[in-house]
Amino acid sequence: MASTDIVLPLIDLAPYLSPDATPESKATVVAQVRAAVGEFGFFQAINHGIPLASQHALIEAIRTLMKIPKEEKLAMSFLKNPSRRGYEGSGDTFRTGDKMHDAKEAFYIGRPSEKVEPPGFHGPNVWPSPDLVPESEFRDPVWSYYQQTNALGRDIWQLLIQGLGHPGDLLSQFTKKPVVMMKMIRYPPFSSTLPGQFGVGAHTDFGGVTVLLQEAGRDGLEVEYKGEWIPVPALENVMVINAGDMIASWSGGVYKSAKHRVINKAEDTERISCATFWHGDLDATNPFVDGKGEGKAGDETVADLLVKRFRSQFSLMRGKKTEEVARGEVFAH
Ligand SMILES: O=C(O)CCC(=O)C(=O)O
Ligand SMILES: [Fe+2]
Repeated sequence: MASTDIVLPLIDLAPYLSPDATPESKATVVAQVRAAVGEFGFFQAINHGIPLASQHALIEAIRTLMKIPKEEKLAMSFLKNPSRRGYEGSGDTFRTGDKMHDAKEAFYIGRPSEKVEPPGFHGPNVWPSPDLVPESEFRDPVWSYYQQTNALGRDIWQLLIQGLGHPGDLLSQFTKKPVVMMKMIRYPPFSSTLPGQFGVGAHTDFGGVTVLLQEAGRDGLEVEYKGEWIPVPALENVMVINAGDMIASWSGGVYKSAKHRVINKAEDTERISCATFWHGDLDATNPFVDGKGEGKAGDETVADLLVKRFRSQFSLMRGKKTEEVARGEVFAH
């Protein structure tokens, strides 16, 4: 059951981001973020720097893409793409332990690189052909939002780093070429989901900072807090921020990675959202160790953590054999 009395903290980022921010006003935001992510793993943010027009254009772009014929979407399937970009159909991913596959469909882009780089987190993006969807209706608004959400993810990382008592520019140590994947999601109306099916089943995010845009008025996200599910209202111009497992582990548990899930309860209305997962360099290891922070030393890199997580939780695709999964050929966010 969802609890209605507890709400996620709402943090105003202006005293940190605005040009006239002072060291004192910045320190206040650092403390607010540390308290929120330490307690809930999540917070809501206003004055985050992503223009409202860009958010609206992104939502429209996702809606437009999802309306193209199914065969055209499947032709861009992320299952065929070596760096996991493109279209994920409803039922393409399944979390171990879930009763049913997710109802959602999604489209992924990431940091573009000319060639696919092993183990397959960097590579070229997939875009619909302009005859199908003009660039002005998908590629352009999506790319510009991607850049803005990248900047916000960087700011949040810096806030979290400072919350651990380090200078924000420690970030540059592990973000020369960070993995930043963006997942644009459509949840079908409740009337077209199966009984007991979730839009996205309960999970934690596995990596770094997640920046989430929900289409205003289309509620559905719930966050676990002390054994209860707290609904997170989908508010206009409010971003939802959360920390993934890697941050929880790197911070030695100072920050939480909270379980969350999505149920689109609207009978006849779809729900659009967009999550940006801002991880770090593939070869980076915990930057907070060696007497510099609370985390534990370990040889695991960002790439190790990502591969492990994809295999254990998100990677059992319908029709894919376990051996293929074990070889790490099937990755998804
Ligand atoms: O769509 C949402 O509100 C949340 C999506 C999510 O949790 C995810 O994709 O990891
Ligand atoms: Fe998530």
